[in-house]
Amino acid sequence: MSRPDLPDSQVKGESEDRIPVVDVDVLVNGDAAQRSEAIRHLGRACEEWGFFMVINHGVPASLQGATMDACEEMFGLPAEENAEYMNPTLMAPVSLGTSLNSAYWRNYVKGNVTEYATRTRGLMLALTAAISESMGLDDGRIAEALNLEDCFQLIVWNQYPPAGPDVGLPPHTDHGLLALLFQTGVDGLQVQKNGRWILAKPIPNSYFVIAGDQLEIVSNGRYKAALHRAMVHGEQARMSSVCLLGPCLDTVVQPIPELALQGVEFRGIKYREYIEHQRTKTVNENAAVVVDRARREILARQGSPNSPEINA
Ligand SMILES: O=C(O)CCC(=O)C(=O)O
Ligand SMILES: [Fe+2]
Repeated sequence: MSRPDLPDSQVKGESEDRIPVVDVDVLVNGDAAQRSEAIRHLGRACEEWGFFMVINHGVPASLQGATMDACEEMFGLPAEENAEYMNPTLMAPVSLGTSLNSAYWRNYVKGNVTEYATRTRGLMLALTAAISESMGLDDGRIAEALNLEDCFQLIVWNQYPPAGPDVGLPPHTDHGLLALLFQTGVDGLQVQKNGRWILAKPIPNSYFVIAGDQLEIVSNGRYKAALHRAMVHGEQARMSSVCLLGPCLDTVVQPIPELALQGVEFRGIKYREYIEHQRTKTVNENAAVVVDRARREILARQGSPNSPEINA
């Protein structure tokens, strides 16, 4: 993992480019006029950023806190206990990876995590319905196209130790449809907009929502996956929790025909193959380029895997 190469002067604060905020309560419970305004706002956020915050999202703070505590506890386990979970396989139900300091961990906190997974999944499905509407489709159209009644969910906790020279996560897009990101006190997430890195500062009780590659494919490129990275400079450790939603691994993801009347931008690809391809690409300081190229290659079905590395 390498420190990304852009100088800090190119990192802008939110005051210069304000990250959109979407009120989920209005999206779900608002009257017709409120909803249609909120859906338009959501559509713009997806089109211009692929990244936004949600408030009034309905996931209880206590549940979030409990999962973060459990995660911190896991990172603090003695090495010999941690060793049991060391496993770079993405699909292992519980695994701890050191290369990106990320953990995929369920059993140890099963009660909390099960409930947390259910609540966050519900939130992402509600957002998916609203995103569908924002493209002029029926609210169930994306879910139908991706068979989301059975879906794939991944919960990742990242811990970044206090500032070493190489702490962070290189630029990447997430492979799923949507991801929710929640962080503890320390900032560090940056999102790229119009070629510039914007520091993502959360407002209280919000989640960041990150559009992933499958949303880009299914929307035929209308909504772009957000390029993001994490950079940690301070004295304090940073933790983030990422809940990612995708279709079942054997689902073939392709543009929704109604969105591709002017031409299809992407070929259909099994989600599992997409993940495998992304995971076999080297992640380094040029990861943005590598991942972007990987996406193009795979969509043209020309890619060939090279050196193995885990991606988020
Ligand atoms: O820690 C962060 O803020 C970024 C994490 C992330 O992008 C990921 O796990 O995919
Ligand atoms: Fe990510």
